[in-house]
Amino acid sequence: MDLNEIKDPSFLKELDIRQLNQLAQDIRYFLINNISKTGGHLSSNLGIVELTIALHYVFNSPKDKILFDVGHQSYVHKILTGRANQFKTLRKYQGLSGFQKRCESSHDVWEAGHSSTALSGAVAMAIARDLNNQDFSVIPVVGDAAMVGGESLEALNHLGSINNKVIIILNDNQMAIGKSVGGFGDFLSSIRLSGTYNNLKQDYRNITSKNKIGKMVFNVSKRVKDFVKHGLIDDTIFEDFGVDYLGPVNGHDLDDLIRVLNLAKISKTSVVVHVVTKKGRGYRYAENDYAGKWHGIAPFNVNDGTIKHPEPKDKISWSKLVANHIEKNMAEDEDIIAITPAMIHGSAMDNIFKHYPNRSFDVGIAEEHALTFTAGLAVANKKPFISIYSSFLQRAYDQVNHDIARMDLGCLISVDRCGFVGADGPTHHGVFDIGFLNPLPNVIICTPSNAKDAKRFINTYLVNNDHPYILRIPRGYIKDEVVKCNELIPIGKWKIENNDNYDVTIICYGQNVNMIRDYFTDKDIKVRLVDALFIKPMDLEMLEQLVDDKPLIIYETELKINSLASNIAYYYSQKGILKQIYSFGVDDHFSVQGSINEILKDEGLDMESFYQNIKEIIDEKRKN
Ligand SMILES: Cc1ncc(C[n+]2csc(CCOP(=O)(O)OP(=O)(O)O)c2C)c(N)n1
Ligand SMILES: CC(=O)[C@@H](O)[C@H](O)COP(=O)(O)O
Ligand SMILES: [Mg+2]
Repeated sequence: MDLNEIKDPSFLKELDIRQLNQLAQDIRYFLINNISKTGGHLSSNLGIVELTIALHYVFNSPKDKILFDVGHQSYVHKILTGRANQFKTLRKYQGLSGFQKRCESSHDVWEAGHSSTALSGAVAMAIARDLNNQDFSVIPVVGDAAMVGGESLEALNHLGSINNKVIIILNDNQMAIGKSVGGFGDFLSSIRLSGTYNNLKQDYRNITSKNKIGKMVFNVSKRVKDFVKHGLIDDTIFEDFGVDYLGPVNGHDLDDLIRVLNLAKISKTSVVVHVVTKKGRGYRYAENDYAGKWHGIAPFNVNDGTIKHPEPKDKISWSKLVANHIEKNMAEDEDIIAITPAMIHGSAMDNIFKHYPNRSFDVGIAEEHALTFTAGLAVANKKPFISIYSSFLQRAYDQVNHDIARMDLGCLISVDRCGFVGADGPTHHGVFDIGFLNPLPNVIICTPSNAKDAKRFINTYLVNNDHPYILRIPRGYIKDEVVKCNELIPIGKWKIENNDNYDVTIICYGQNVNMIRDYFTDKDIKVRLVDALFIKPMDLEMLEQLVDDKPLIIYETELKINSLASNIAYYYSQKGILKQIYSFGVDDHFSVQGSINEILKDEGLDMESFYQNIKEIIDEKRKN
């Protein structure tokens, strides 16, 4: 069928199983073709096609509330709720979001981007529903990896102690971005392998078969488990929490899915429906992709699975640069331990895990644990290196503060995806970490502009191991000119270029140093450029030297509040130095999705706008 004609999911109710299966095929074809052009979260969506169809078949969205955890797997839901015709704009500037987005549709009742929040939202909605005497179902759809994110378990624990019904769909594909890790995965595997599925299949059919007047035979006053004969079901972890369990059900069998969801719908109590799916199903390159390459994929050629715009040949990703340097040092220093909260591939740590399996730990989607685990290793005289995305570090702020900075522990926290990340948008931009890390005592924060400084910073940590070292790197590429580097870096020292003949001073850090240097090379405005690679401690000596009668401009692609600019202004004010500062950065709002250039433009931080602004500042100053 033409998916662009879908207005809302009500049409599904008229379809029979054969037609629903045909629809599933059409959706898979649509997803593969569209995502091959735009890029996006392919694998998770291919795996959830039948489940999403069944959910919209059995329930009545938006009256019934379907919440997708993370939301990266909500593309099928978007198609069924009338947004297929917007897929050309998926994850683009002003286009369709890659996650559920409340402003896009009344069917999107929840928003996320970060994992393990849907259950908390669902429990709250169920309680509010019952307080209001309303009648609808609340259905969080949670992945097997997101289910063990701490917040999910906190919400499950809460749910077990109340009488407000939630239908939890556990989408078990045995994968996070790569392979799922941890004891919970083993527990799910043991259920899958137990043979219960086949026995339950008959139970479901018996229970949900209709009587002569077409009513469900299931007695709604009873709990689901009283109707399921076969099973070990009683001893699932969910039952221990006080929530019923149904499953496992084959997540690609629409007939079974519909029966089980109907059962969950009429159950009196909260229930976990355990649905077994295959990530990447239907596209051979994405199936069995245990490294996670196809989880979030750039535009690709459908026929051979090759990426359309591969990485630049003369550059290396910042993540890889850092991971390679750590790996090299791991060969010589047995105390180095590498940690990631579920982001091996994105953090380019694949080789570290391959070559040092005993000294590398993927702790799952568990940012809080990951940081306190880092603290524990430091206390045990190891040299922990943790790589974590800036926006996911927001989850573990207390751990950096209370467990690491307060004890002044030696560790290296590589904060990846700093600044704008592009298509993932507001949930993922790394624009807040300076604001929240800078106030912490004892931390050293460095945002290098080049590969050599990044390596020198890592080396300094490995040699001194005396404080929390925070290395900030962006999503992007850099030239790795000095492959071998054993040098150390002087902590808190900035660098200055063109100190003699200039119209303005620009202070910036990270890859913006290179962008600004390149842009102004042939411009009529002569720039004295300061590479403020240390956000903390700042180079106070240099800061005092920078004061003259020329405009002092600070350019950041981070939030202006609690920024380097505000720290500099505060320092000058404390010193009684009267100097106007022109601060360019992200205003007090969440930045949009799009290409980096589009986002810069949207923020007024693109080089053309920046240049015009500086021209106006210079003209204004000349007038006075
Ligand atoms: C707090 C947080 N940490 C990490 C991520 C990155 N991330 C996005 S999806 C994902 C894997 C989710 O696995 P699962 O919940 O099983 O869903 P699946 O993709 O397998 O359907 C991860 C680690 C995130 N979005 N949020
Ligand atoms: C949904 C999610 O959180 C991740 O899949 C994220 O999109 C990865 O981003 P990168 O592509 O920057 O690794
Ligand atoms: Mg999964």
